[in-house]
Amino acid sequence: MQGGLAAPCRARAPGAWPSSAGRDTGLAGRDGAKEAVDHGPILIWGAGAIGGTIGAHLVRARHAVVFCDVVADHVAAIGDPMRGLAIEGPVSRPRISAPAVLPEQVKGVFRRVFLAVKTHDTEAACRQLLPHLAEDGYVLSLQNGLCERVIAEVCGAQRTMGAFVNFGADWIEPGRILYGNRGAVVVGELDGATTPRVAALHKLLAETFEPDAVLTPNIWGYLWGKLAYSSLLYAQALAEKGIADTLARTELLPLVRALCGEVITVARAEGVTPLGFNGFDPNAFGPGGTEDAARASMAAMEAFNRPNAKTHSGVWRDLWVRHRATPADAQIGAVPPIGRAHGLACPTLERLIAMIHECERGERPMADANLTELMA
Ligand SMILES: NC(=O)C1=CN([C@@H]2O[C@H](COP(=O)(O)OP(=O)(O)OC[C@H]3O[C@@H](n4cnc5c(N)ncnc54)[C@H](OP(=O)(O)O)[C@@H]3O)[C@@H](O)[C@H]2O)C=CC1
Ligand SMILES: CC(C)(CO)C(=O)C(=O)O
Repeated sequence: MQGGLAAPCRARAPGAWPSSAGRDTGLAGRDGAKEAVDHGPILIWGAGAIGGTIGAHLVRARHAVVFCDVVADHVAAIGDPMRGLAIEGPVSRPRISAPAVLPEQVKGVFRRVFLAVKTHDTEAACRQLLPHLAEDGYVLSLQNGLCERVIAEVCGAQRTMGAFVNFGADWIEPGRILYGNRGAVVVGELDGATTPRVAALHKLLAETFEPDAVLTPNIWGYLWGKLAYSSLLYAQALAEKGIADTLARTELLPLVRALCGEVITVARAEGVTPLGFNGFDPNAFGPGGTEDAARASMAAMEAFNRPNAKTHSGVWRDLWVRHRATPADAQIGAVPPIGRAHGLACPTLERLIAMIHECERGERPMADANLTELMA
């Protein structure tokens, strides 16, 4: 039942926050004992679709969580036991309440900060959270794009933890989030090491949120794979049809090959081996990829997306539902400059980004024909 707001699950030991939050100094850091990595509340920075969904599952499993977001009414809802945060949809539906604050209200230091702001908000959020990050703590990037690079610049590489997420969620209104479908959840240290803290994090996510969560020695491979897949999500954002229906347009195969191929080629030039997930096969695209393999991957991506309650990409929602700027420049826009440094051009990706900006400025309407034009 959607009701029952009177009794949402409450975060463990709320009274301990903020006075004792994360104040377990003297414990070992990245390579330290397991006890060290598990202790203290988790600070979720950005409590929207992704941060809110994962945070609610952590609270449901009785972990101590503090939510931080800039949307005042969302913060008020989460922190109010009579309102709470409701996760909706076909996967699981925790209703929780937990301490929730605006960025300027955060107190204390935390050893685990889960960052889930949009890609283009990463640097600003990191500067805000930095005073609250323990010397031996880390920031986990639950984001699309190469945000780990930005976090490492601001917080230091030792205090940055990589993640790749491909489950689908939409922020609906203050206190309500749709968890539309399960998808890949992967964590890994930036240098591929299997440290106690990443092992503990993996166990935590597998036990509380996604049983099939993966611990990888190649987080960059997943992040670059998602960048290639994201180029298709940006293409979908130009169109009326949703993700599955757009991937079903087999006449778009040359466009899909061009977009994914450009990203995968740049990834390989960077020395990264892109990895696959949820129907996306990086080996089908870029150097050596065949038309048959690309067609098979397109069909597999369509099959993965077909039953999902989240039907359109987050970028599509930014453009046509929330009427706000997309993270295009910070996300897929990061690829062409890296390509140029290797002497590689990304013409299709650059045309796609330009079309997204036309939509942002109101100069281009949503239309399936936009993709035919992009392919020409
Ligand atoms: N939604 C999805 O299905 C998926 C999303 N991702 C990625 O996950 C990341 C998070 O996306 P998503 O959860 O969808 O985004 P949402 O917009 O739903 O949530 C982000 C939240 O962070 C808030 N915020 C912005 N700036 C700050 C700040 N400085 N401090 C605290 N909070 C802030 C936002 O407020 P405001 O809205 O006012 O900006 C918003 O409430 C993105 O990188 C996205 O690409 C990855 C896979 C799937
Ligand atoms: C569609 C999804 C969930 C990937 O499957 C996504 O990453 C997005 O909306 O940005």
